[in-house]
Amino acid sequence: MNIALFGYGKMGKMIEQIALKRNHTIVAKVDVDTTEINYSEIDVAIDFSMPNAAYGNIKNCLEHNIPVISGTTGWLQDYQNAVDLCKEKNGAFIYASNFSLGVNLFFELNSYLAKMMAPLKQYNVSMEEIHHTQKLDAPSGTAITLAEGVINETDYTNWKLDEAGEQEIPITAKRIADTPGTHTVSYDSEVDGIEIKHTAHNREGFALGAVIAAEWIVGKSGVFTMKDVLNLS
Ligand SMILES: NC(=O)C1=CN([C@@H]2O[C@H](COP(=O)(O)OP(=O)(O)OC[C@H]3O[C@@H](n4cnc5c(N)ncnc54)[C@H](OP(=O)(O)O)[C@@H]3O)[C@@H](O)[C@H]2O)C=CC1
Ligand SMILES: O=C(O)C1=N[C@H](C(=O)O)C[C@H](O)C1
Repeated sequence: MNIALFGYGKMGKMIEQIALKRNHTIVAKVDVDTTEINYSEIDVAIDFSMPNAAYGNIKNCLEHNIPVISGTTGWLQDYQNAVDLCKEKNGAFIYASNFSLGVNLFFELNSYLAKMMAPLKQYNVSMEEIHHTQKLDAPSGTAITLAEGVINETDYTNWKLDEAGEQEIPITAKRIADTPGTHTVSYDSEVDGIEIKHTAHNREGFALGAVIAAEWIVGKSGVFTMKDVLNLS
């Protein structure tokens, strides 16, 4: 497959390594200074850029009928526009806050635990995410997906960074050098606590998941999630 990388930073470079190992060709490495893109040679685009750049990249690809995989976080105010454009163009698009297999299993575990905890009002839920110090957005996209998973199963209505009101899930975001991504979901009562935690040891899992999603989407049309790619429940 001919892959175009939108964003050639930490993730773009890791995706390139994995894509080459899986016999794909990188036909474009697009950054903010790129002036010309030959869309006719691209089979699929993978966007790991920046919050203020992601939607523009996705829009350009969909307008040129290129399937797009986006892992960029912090741009979700435009997510519905991307969905609408994809449908209008009969294109193909996946956004995932986290492409790793482990985190996608963790999302399922989070929903299952939330369902069990829903009637147990003596427990309060909270979340913590830890990432490297270059991260631009907080809370992480993964933490937001985890919070949405809890909200879907319980009486919680919203999430909030740091201090939260009643019915809101408090999320703490910590920035520590060289941390690829750690997420913890905690339920605490006066007498005990339950925690589930996912720790990324490096960025390979994110990158492999994005390449697998790119391989999966070519030839399809629609708006998909990693649940579709991984065939989870
Ligand atoms: N969904 C997932 O599984 C994961 C998501 N992420 C997310 O992916 C994104 C990228 O992460 P990461 O690689 O670590 O970040 P980096 O900062 O290392 O890389 C981002 C790259 O995007 C480039 N860029 C800036 N503007 C544009 C533009 N208009 N078009 C294309 N590229 C542009 C930057 O170039 P320059 O430096 O020159 O400005 C930089 O090279 C983040 O939003 C992060 O949260 C990260 C890991 C996993
Ligand atoms: O910026 C990162 O590095 C990561 N971002 C994603 C997020 O915001 O959840 C995924 C992963 O945790 C790494």
